[in-house]
Amino acid sequence: MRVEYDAVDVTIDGATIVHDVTVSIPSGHFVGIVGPNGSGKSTLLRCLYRALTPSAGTVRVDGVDNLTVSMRLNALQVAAFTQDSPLQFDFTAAEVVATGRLPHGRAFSRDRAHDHLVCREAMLLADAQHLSERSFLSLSGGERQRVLIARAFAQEPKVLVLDEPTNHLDVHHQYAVLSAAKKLGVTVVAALHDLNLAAQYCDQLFVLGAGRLVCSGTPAEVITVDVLRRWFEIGGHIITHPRLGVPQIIFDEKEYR
Ligand SMILES: Nc1ncnc2c1ncn2[C@@H]1O[C@H](COP(=O)(O)OP(=O)(O)OP(=O)(O)O)[C@@H](O)[C@H]1O
Repeated sequence: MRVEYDAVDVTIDGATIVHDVTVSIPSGHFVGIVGPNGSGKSTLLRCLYRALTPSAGTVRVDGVDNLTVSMRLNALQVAAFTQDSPLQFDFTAAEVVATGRLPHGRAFSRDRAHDHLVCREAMLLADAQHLSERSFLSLSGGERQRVLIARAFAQEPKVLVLDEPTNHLDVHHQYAVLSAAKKLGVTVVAALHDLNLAAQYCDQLFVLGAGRLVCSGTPAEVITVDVLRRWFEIGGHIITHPRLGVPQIIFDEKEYR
């Protein structure tokens, strides 16, 4: 499904955190929201999965203002993996993943065989199947993260929101999880700090600086020495990935001035 932000502002407690952001994401594209700490990436994503309401502007999913649809329909369309998924109850990993089926109206009932199959597939995709019977609270940070990503996969969304999906993961799982998300073939909107991973997976990158969209385009258009210096305050050398042909950065703080 297509995702559009149209002149979106977010103001919290009198402070405008996101200013006039307009972006259009074609159906099935994998896009990265990048930018320094506090630039507004999570805030922008929250407007898409309705954890926040813009103070101005509109977020549209498949052409429809997402505030005009029910929370349930929104959850059928949009699944989110976020950094703030507090789980107080001591569910097993499999039970946590099963909650991804709630918007479909059947977390643990009726068409159980189908739901089990979807959850199993989701756990396999996120390499979390072997954790099924483990208590969620006993899992390591990276294991929990993969279970929560599996839950988002189990939701069978048309739009997948990933807020820093790789931050607790080892290198193998960073690639595995992003590849799995790409394999779903749905629209993916991911906030990423790792610019090299972003360049490898994203069709388009949107750079936020102090809540404003300051640069956007393909990885080749966005990953430049000037953008690194100006918006990320770091120097670097840009090389080309030998197989993928996308830009990759060798960071070099001495090059920043
Ligand atoms: N509920 C809130 N109340 C007050 N300020 C907030 C709130 N939520 C976010 N902010 C502020 O808005 C700014 C953007 O926050 P946001 O979490 O969107 O940034 P981010 O780009 O995702 O950052 P990071 O890379 O550190 O995760 C920050 O300065 C943050 O402190």
